[in-house]
Amino acid sequence: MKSDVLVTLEEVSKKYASRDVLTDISLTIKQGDCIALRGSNGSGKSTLLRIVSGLIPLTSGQRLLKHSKLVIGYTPDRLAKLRMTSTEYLTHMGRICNIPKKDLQDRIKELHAFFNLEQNYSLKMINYSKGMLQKVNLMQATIQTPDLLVLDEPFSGLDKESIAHLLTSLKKIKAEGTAILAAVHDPLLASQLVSHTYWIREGKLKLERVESIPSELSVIFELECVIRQEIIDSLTSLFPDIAWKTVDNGFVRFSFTQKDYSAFLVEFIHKGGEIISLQRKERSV
Ligand SMILES: Nc1ncnc2c1ncn2[C@@H]1O[C@H](COP(=O)(O)OP(=O)(O)OP(=O)(O)O)[C@@H](O)[C@H]1O
Repeated sequence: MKSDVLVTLEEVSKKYASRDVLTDISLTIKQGDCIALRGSNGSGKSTLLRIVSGLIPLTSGQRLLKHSKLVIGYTPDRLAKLRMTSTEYLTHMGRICNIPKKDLQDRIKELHAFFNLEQNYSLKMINYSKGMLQKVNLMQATIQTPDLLVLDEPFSGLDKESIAHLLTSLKKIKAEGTAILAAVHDPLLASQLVSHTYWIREGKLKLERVESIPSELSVIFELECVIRQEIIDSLTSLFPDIAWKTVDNGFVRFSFTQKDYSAFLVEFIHKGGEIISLQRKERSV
């Protein structure tokens, strides 16, 4: 196995009883990959994610890991609304991973700050909103910094603002070196984050052809604004593909493509940036 390969599936098949769900699937996940998995309801996305995560057995084929200590974080499509606080739940999950007590307390604090969720010691998860639960779902999967994060429909049922915040969190996780494999119904995550997209159809895995993406890349947005330098620094560290310069009228101009559009604007406004103008320009490619 090459040094940057984390997980390999070789000709993996999965049957439930006598029913074939996945047939001869081969997949390589490398460091730095961000892969979207798409397919219709019941096509086998969750099954494949659980196989990659080592949660269910294969019917045939092989699953190979870079090494036996590889950390794979898994988020199911929904987390149960438990009668415990996020801190109690994460403490429980951290103990299962044998994290020492003090390190675990620090990590739980750090995760609440990272996902921008108040560490409330009395509010039980049964009273959480969908967005709050989804954050805790991601926290439990990242309680040990994962080499690979496997996400099952991370945006399902969330409102636009929660989606934008989660996208920002996922970009940060990706920037810290974690590979991501995510099942998604809508193409949002695909256009925002991923290096490639696979489809499951009739039990087979197929790589999406790259020709379907460029129409989005041909659109450029130019945002003229008033903004402080430290906010520019923080935004450009979150969105490394975004360019900026100070223009003749003294305003700052950001240029960005469709893939960064929603998450960048939410973050820009959240950090107190003031929009002077926003223009959409078509580029011929
Ligand atoms: N534990 C199980 N036992 C029997 N059949 C199962 C089991 N889990 C899933 N299946 C079946 O396998 C097929 C694939 O299910 P899976 O949940 O992997 O699909 P999916 O693509 O994630 O679907 P969705 O988009 O609706 O979440 C479905 O027909 C489902 O009914």
